[in-house]
Amino acid sequence: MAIPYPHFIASEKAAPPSSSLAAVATSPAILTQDDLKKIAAYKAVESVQSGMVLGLGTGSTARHAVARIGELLSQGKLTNIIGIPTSKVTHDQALAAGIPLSDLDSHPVVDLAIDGADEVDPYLNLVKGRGGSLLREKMVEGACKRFVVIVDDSKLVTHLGGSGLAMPVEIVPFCWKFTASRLQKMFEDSGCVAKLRTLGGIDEPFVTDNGNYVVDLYFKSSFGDLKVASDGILRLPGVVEHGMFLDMATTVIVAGELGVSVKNK
Ligand SMILES: O=C(CO)[C@H](O)[C@H](O)COP(=O)(O)O
Repeated sequence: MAIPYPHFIASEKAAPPSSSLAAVATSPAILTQDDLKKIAAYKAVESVQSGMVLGLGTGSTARHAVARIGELLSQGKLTNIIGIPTSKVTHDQALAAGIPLSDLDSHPVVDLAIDGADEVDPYLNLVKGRGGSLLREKMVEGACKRFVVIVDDSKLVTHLGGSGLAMPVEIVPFCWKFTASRLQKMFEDSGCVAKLRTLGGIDEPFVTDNGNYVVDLYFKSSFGDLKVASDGILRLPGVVEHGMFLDMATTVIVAGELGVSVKNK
């Protein structure tokens, strides 16, 4: 059940939100999508405790959480935090926000990760990676004890792929057309179209932080059993990782016009 914002604002009193969040929270009629992302992010950061090793997600929702953690550190309300960033962009943001950073080699167990998602199904399975960071996200979030996903309600779907938007697959650049066409063929019964991700408007491939390419899969209909699809994609030589995060999220925080709801596994 959604907790309406007045309740949420009250629970924020112990650690007042920044002025911009307070401003949006008192005027629910004018909440933008970015306001909702920020509300979900701030709610997730309430679970952060001093001394934690934190997985720091990537994207326009996660960046609000990273900024909030930096703010609480600078105010002395959090101490002794170590962040494990899931992308170069988040690494740079976290560094600028004063969050001490490490990696999985030095900190193989992560207490809590907070990240956004592109799709969330009713079982808390996710599509991630439209921001291109799915591999590092899956490594960090797969190593954490708790994985809190933060979304606005536009990300909720009845089944993965159901938004009609991309399901990303990270592949090696070598013979990428071959790998893309095998992916498309694998899901031809679902009307799949595989497209190489390119840099805005030009034909240059988008290159991930790991030096790989991303092929986005678009489905006309459901691609069936998620585990079967996941295993099939991962068996294909040339594939590095895909953006289905199955059975990984422990909590999903959803912010919508009417309030914020918290779904636990
Ligand atoms: O998986 C991701 C990046 O690889 C992001 O978490 C996902 O794309 C959601 O992004 P946003 O919060 O900007 O909507």
